[in-house]
Amino acid sequence: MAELFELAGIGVDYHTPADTVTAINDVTMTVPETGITVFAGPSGSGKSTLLRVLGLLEPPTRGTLRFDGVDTGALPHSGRRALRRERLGLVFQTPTENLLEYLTVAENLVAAAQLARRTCRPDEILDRLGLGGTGGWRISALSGGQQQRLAFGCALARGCSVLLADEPTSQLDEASADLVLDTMRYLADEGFTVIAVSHDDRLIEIGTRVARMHDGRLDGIT
Ligand SMILES: Nc1ncnc2c1ncn2[C@@H]1O[C@H](COP(=O)(O)OP(=O)(O)OP(=O)(O)O)[C@@H](O)[C@H]1O
Repeated sequence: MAELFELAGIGVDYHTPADTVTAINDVTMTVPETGITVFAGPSGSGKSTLLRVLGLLEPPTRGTLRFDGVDTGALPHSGRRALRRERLGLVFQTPTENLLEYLTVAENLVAAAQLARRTCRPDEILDRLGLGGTGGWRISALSGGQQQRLAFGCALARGCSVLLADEPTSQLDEASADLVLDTMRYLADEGFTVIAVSHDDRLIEIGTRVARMHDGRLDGIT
C-alpha cells in the first residue's frame, strides 16, 4: 500500500502565558493513500492538532512530515500553500463553517473551484454526492448532513485528492451523520484519501485504519 504521509518524531508545542503545552508528542507513523484513516482518542489527546499538521495549516514544532515523498518542512511558504490549495481539502465540524451562506449550492462549488484556479461542473459533483437538483438552493435549505456533503463537494471542485475532516458528524443527528458516513465511504471507494478525526463510534467503525491518540502520543494503530 502506498504511503501518502510519513510522520517521523512529530511534536507540537503551544506556549501559553502559564506554561508550554505539548499537544503532540513524538508521533511516528504513515498514512496510506487509500482507504479511510481515523484518528480517535479522548478530548485533548491531540487529534485536531495532528489533523491541522497533516493539512499543512500548522507546521510541527519538531520532526519531519513528508507528503507524497516531499519534506514539507523544506518547502517555502508558497510551496506549502500551493500543496494545501491544490491537494488538501479540509472539512470542519460545523457545517456552515465550510460554506459561504450568501451563495447558492452551485455557487459554493464554483467559488471553491476558482480558489484553485479551476473550473467545475456543479451538477456533476452534486449528482455524485446525491445532491442532484439542489444547485439553485440556499445553503440554509440543506440539512446539516447535506451541508457536510457539499463541503466534501467543494474539496472535489478544487481538485483535491486528500480529504481531511475534523469531527464531521459531531454536530449532526443520526440521519444526517449517515449521509456523511456514506459520502466518506463513497469517496474512499472512488480513490480519494480520506482522513478523519472523531469520537463517533460509527465513524471509527468505517475506518480502514484507526490510529488511537492519548495525551498527544500515538497509542496504537489497528
Ligand atoms: N492554540 C492552542 N494553544 C494552546 N493550547 C492548545 C492550542 N490548541 C490545542 N491546544 C491544547 O493541545 C492539546 C490537544 O488539543 P486538540 O484540540 O488537538 O485535542 P483533541 O483530541 O482534538 O480534542 P477534542 O476532541 O476536544 O477536539 C489540548 O491540551 C489543548 O488544550
